[in-house]
Amino acid sequence: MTLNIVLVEPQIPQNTGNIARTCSVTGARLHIVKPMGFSIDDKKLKRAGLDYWGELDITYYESLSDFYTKNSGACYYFTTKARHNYCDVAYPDNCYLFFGREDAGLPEELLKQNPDSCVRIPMRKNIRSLNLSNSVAIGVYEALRQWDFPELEEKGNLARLSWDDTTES
Ligand SMILES: C[S@@+](CC[C@H](N)C(=O)[O-])C[C@H]1O[C@@H](n2cnc3c(N)ncnc32)[C@H](O)[C@@H]1O
Repeated sequence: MTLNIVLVEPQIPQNTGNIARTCSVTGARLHIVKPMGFSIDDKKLKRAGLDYWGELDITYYESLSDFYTKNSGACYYFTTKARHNYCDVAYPDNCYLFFGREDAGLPEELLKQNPDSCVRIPMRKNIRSLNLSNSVAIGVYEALRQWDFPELEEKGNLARLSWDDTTES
């Protein structure tokens, strides 16, 4: 099973670093649509992603049309302006989860063209939005949960870890 994350014009390097780490940990592919608000060798980007960059399957695109020319598959657009709950979608293999830039979200035109594929993560009323990297983590783990976490640690197999193995950072 393949999961794809598409970041459209990300602006904050720490968010992209966190997302790179989530993709690396889960095996999701990362697609980044330029322009970005930082350079690829930004120290803050690398620091947030720590040493996970080597494990990452990442592709850059010059524009959204460049992305659509090179990829095909079911696309879901994560936005606060959606009717559907992100958990009500049955995510198919090789689908693409799109996320927008931190200040402006996904392009309105894209959302208007794909109203049935727009999904939202529930929030309290009158709150603007979740953080981009948190939204990605929520979306990634919902798709993986539906697929029963393919190629990740098996459920019920966590007991194999001893406390000595579980040092986290
Ligand atoms: C900081 S938010 C952008 C906020 C922007 N003002 C907006 O209203 O779209 C960055 C991205 O995180 C995702 N996001 C944040 N909160 C979300 C929610 N409740 N449901 C779905 N996606 C969300 C979307 O992809 C959004 O484009």
